[in-house]
Amino acid sequence: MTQDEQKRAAAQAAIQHIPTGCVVGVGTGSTANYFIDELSNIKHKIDGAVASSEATAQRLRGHGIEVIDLNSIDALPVYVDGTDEITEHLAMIKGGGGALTREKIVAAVAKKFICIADQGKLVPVLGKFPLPVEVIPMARGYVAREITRLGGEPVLRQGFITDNGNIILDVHGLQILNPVELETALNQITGVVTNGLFAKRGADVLLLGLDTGTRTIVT
Ligand SMILES: O=C(CO)[C@H](O)[C@H](O)COP(=O)(O)O
Repeated sequence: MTQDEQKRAAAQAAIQHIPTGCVVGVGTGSTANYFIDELSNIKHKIDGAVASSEATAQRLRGHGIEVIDLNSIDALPVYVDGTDEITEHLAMIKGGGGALTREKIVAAVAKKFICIADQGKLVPVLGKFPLPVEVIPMARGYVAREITRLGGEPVLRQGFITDNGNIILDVHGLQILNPVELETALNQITGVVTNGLFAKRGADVLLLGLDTGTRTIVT
C-alpha cells in the first residue's frame, strides 16, 4: 500500500472505535482529513465534532458535520488525530501542520486518544522530525536562545501564523531521551505557548496502516 492508502486504512479502522451518539474530537492534517471523509459516512450516528484547527472545522462543515464548541461540553469520549512521529510507548511529536496547541487542548479533554498513522511514523526514538514549538511573537528571540541552551537549533517557520496568532519555531537536533522531561522543560520557558511533544498525554491507541491491513498498539 502507498503511504496515502495506509493513512486511509488507519482512518477507516478508527471508525470502529467511535461510539454512537457522542461528540468526536477531530485532529488536523492529511490523515485526519481521511478520517473526516470516513466520519461523514456515519455522521447521522454522532452528535457533532470538536475541531483542533480552523482547517478541520471548515472540512467538517463541508461534509455536513456540525462543529461543536469545546466549551459547550463537559466531556469528550474520543479524539482521533494523526502524528509526525510516534513510539511503541505512544509518545509523539505533533504539530507539523502547526495545530499543536489546539490539538493538545482537545487531547487533554478527551477520554481516549486514538492516533492514526502510516507505518513510516513509527520510530524507535523521537527527534528526527523537528519539534514544533508555538511561541508568542514578541518572545521569539528569548525563546530561541533558551532552546539553544537546551541543545536545540530553532528555525522560524517562515510565513506561518497559527490559528492562535502565534509563530512556530521548528527545533532541530534535539536528543529526546526523556520526552516527558523535555516537554515540561520547554513549556516552562516564558513565551512558549506549548510544544509538540505529546508525552505526558500520549495516545491511548495507535492504529497503524501497514502494507497489508492495520496494526493496533494499545498502551
Ligand atoms: O500534528 C499534526 C498537525 O499539527 C498532524 O497530525 C501531523 O502533522 C501529521 O500530519 P499528516 O497526517 O498530514 O502526516
